[in-house]
Amino acid sequence: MMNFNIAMIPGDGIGPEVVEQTVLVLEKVGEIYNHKFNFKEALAGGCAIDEYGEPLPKKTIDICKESDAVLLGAIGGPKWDNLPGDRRPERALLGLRKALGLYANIRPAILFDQLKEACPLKPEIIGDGLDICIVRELTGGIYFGEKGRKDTELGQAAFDVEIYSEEEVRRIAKTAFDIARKRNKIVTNVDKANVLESSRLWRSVVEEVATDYPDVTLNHMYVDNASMQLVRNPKQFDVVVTTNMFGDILSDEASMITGSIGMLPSASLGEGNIGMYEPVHGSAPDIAGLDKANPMATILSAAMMLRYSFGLEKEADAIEKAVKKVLDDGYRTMDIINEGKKAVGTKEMGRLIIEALS
Ligand SMILES: NC(=O)c1ccc[n+]([C@@H]2O[C@H](COP(=O)([O-])OP(=O)(O)OC[C@H]3O[C@@H](n4cnc5c(N)ncnc54)[C@H](O)[C@@H]3O)[C@@H](O)[C@H]2O)c1
Ligand SMILES: CC(C)[C@H](C(=O)O)[C@@H](O)C(=O)O
Ligand SMILES: [Mg+2]
Repeated sequence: MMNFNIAMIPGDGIGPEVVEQTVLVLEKVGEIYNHKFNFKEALAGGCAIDEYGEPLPKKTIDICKESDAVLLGAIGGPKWDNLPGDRRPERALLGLRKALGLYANIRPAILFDQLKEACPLKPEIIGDGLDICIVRELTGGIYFGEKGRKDTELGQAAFDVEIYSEEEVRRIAKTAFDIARKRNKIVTNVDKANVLESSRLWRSVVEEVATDYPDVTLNHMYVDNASMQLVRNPKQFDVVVTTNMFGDILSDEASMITGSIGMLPSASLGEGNIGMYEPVHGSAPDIAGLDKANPMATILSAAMMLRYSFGLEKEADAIEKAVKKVLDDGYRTMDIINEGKKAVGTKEMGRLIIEALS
């Protein structure tokens, strides 16, 4: 029997609802394949502010550092929206990513055959399917550059600095090229090198890294064009590598390729051995507590955890197969519902996936 320690951070809003189902799925996988997943719960985000007065208590970082992987739901919500920037719940996410050195955020936007009718793109654009992997830089750029406020003649001004060092770009570019090698061998670098100096450095380093990957084709695209091309002709993309903020925005856009943001999982990897796994969506305050959230993005994130952090390939496959089986059987949460399909809530969707596993 293999033992794995997982730090579990449900967070706020729908976070606890989707994490609850994911833990049940992992427990079932453990039962079937004879692994022991030990969950240690930790608070981060708004719930940590309420309990401890800070979004990311040291205890939470310690629990994560002592684990083999981190499973996170979502963080934030209107209750904490009026707090100053450095005390907001979202700080916890940035702090965790930094503390664990998670510079590479992998966001695979895959349209399952079963969900073609849930995707808003036309059938001729979808063709035989869509599969894009967004590789987002996660611990640098404008999220972490100098920020502040100052008085000017035009009133108060505020600034956030976009800054990247060569090494920060090099390592994320390598991640993207390594992933592309295992896929269709095309990397599209997305930047704004026609305007931003940080993008010019970014692009030159990506080009330098590309010379080590002669088997991989490198294309460059400005972010404004890329956001249009993602909808116009998504098939041209294989791996997209981009900065922290561009990646945040483009991945929400790409989530519609999967049918819904409730379907898009992510893995955050980096310097150390601890990976963090979370859905791309947020705490969805509009549906929190209503048993309406789609738990699949989080459940698919757990599959990524099994694959990347634990090397449990067949167990990860089993989760993905179970998700597809439930979709095949016509069950849908409300975000992916279509005529003729059976509407279910968060808990029922979790139960069906567990049933499909066994
Ligand atoms: N990783 C994270 O923890 C994370 C990510 C994004 C946003 N946030 C935070 O979440 C809060 C809400 O942000 P937002 O409203 O901009 O984005 P959101 O992703 O929470 O919600 C956007 C829309 O998508 C829907 N949605 C999201 N997840 C869904 C799911 N699993 N199933 C069905 N529908 C789903 C919501 O109902 C909403 O209509 C904010 O405080 C934001 O900062 C956190
Ligand atoms: C909540 C926020 C800090 C976060 C980000 O911008 O990275 C979220 O939007 C995400 O995509 O994980
Ligand atoms: Mg986001």
